[in-house]
Amino acid sequence: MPGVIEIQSVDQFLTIVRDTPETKFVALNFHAPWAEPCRQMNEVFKMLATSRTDDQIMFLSIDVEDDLHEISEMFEVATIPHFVFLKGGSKVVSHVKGADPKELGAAIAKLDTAGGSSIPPQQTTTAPPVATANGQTSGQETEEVEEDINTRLGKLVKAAPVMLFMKGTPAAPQCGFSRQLVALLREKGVRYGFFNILADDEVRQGLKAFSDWPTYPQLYLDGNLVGGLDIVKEEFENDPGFMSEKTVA
Ligand SMILES: N[C@@H](CCC(=O)N[C@@H](CS)C(=O)NCC(=O)O)C(=O)O
Repeated sequence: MPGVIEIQSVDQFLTIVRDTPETKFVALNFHAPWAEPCRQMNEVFKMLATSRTDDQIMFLSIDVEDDLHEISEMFEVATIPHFVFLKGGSKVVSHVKGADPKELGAAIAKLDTAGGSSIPPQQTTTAPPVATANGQTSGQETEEVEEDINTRLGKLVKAAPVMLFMKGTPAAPQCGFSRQLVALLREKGVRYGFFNILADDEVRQGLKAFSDWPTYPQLYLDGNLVGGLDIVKEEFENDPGFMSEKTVA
């Protein structure tokens, strides 16, 4: 069995999905090297792929840090880990957001029972898109776990050592302030996780109250709010070594 295919380019991805027959499925694992929960889920994903004895599901691994932003944007991946399941390479069947091995296993099992003919209608899991949602035990897809928004935000701000809540994605910022902050972090070589608040209005509005900060972008360091663009600029001006321990070696 081929196991997991590491996607290296957008073209490679498009060729694979284009050539996937209507009766087969594709499982996409969006992950990043900086996110601890992805490490565990990458292993689970690999195990689910290699333990198969058939080729009914193709397992693709997509590192969001590589030049693959177009793929993340296609599937509105706002944070990771995030899994997307396709039928025939184009129809989105379901999403699993967050680091819940049970939920990932259940989603794959559901593809197996669908058997390529009676696929259930399009659905999105209610699990929050939290990179740190380790140990969540929603399991049943019908069991809608409505996590308290503050609990969710508390996890989200810690999803990576440096977390940027922005409008759009680093590859395609949707506001000048977010664009400037992305450019600044890139210039300084800071590694960061991001959350596109335009993809989730609950987070967009909730985080303003949670952190008592009315605008975006918002930058968090080890779960603590640093501030918006102006404050981050000031921090770098006052201390050129600001966040130096968070930079790429
Ligand atoms: N000077 C601010 C500018 C940020 C700003 O004004 N952002 C606005 C427009 S993008 C905003 O987020 N408004 C609230 C919203 O859109 O929810 C900073 O330093 O970050």
